[in-house]
Amino acid sequence: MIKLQDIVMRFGTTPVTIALNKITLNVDQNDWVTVLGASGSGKTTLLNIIGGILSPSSGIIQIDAVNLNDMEKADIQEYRRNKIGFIYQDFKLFNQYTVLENVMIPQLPYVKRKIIEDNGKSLLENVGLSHRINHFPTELSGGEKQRVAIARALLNNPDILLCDEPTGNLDSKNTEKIMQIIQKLHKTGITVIFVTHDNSLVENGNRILTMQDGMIKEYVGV
Ligand SMILES: Nc1ncnc2c1ncn2[C@@H]1O[C@H](COP(=O)(O)OP(=O)(O)OP(=O)(O)O)[C@@H](O)[C@H]1O
Repeated sequence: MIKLQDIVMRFGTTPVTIALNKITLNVDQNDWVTVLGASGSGKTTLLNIIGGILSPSSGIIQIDAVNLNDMEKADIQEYRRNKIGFIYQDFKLFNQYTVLENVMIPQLPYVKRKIIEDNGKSLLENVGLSHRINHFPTELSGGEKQRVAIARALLNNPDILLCDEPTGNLDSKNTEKIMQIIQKLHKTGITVIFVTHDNSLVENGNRILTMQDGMIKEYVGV
């Protein structure tokens, strides 16, 4: 389903940083790939390439047999909007908007407000935050913020959930809660790519990808 072939990602010119160096990788639908590796090994860059946020310097990226390299910018944006959900370590919520508005924002330009609002409320209910929809992110705990971010990531009913250390700022109780939510989603057929520094989380996935210096050190089944 996700196929990368000889992906190279370079940043800058003098000096050039090679963030990804000939990555070849297949991820099947409904895989859960845990991505490990030292700081700077290329994990976030890999997620950004799969999520269509970055376009590789060279190499082929195919999602469901569609070649992203050949797509116009607008089509890549549409791919991202239709297929991808992203969650981050620092939640990336807008403090000036309410919880419900934060969840609604990505689709406001594209879908009728009432539809997004109903969908957003139901997603917030699913993550146990119905009582918080009119609150602001600054009034929430880290675990609650991450649950808002998950609801937002699910608004487009994505096929692929890209997780960039989503539990990195959370205590063990909240980590467990977030992992349970992602596990439940995974059971619905979603593909999960999960970057973490926490080795205890690898048991959630069926594959482990270890990155080193922009290359794949190991890609194994659990
Ligand atoms: N926009 C950019 N411009 C220049 N260099 C970049 C850029 N993004 C990433 N890099 C470099 O590419 C390399 C890989 O970065 P990346 O963020 O993918 O690593 P990572 O494994 O996610 O690290 P961490 O665990 O610290 O988040 C690093 O050397 C980083 O400094």
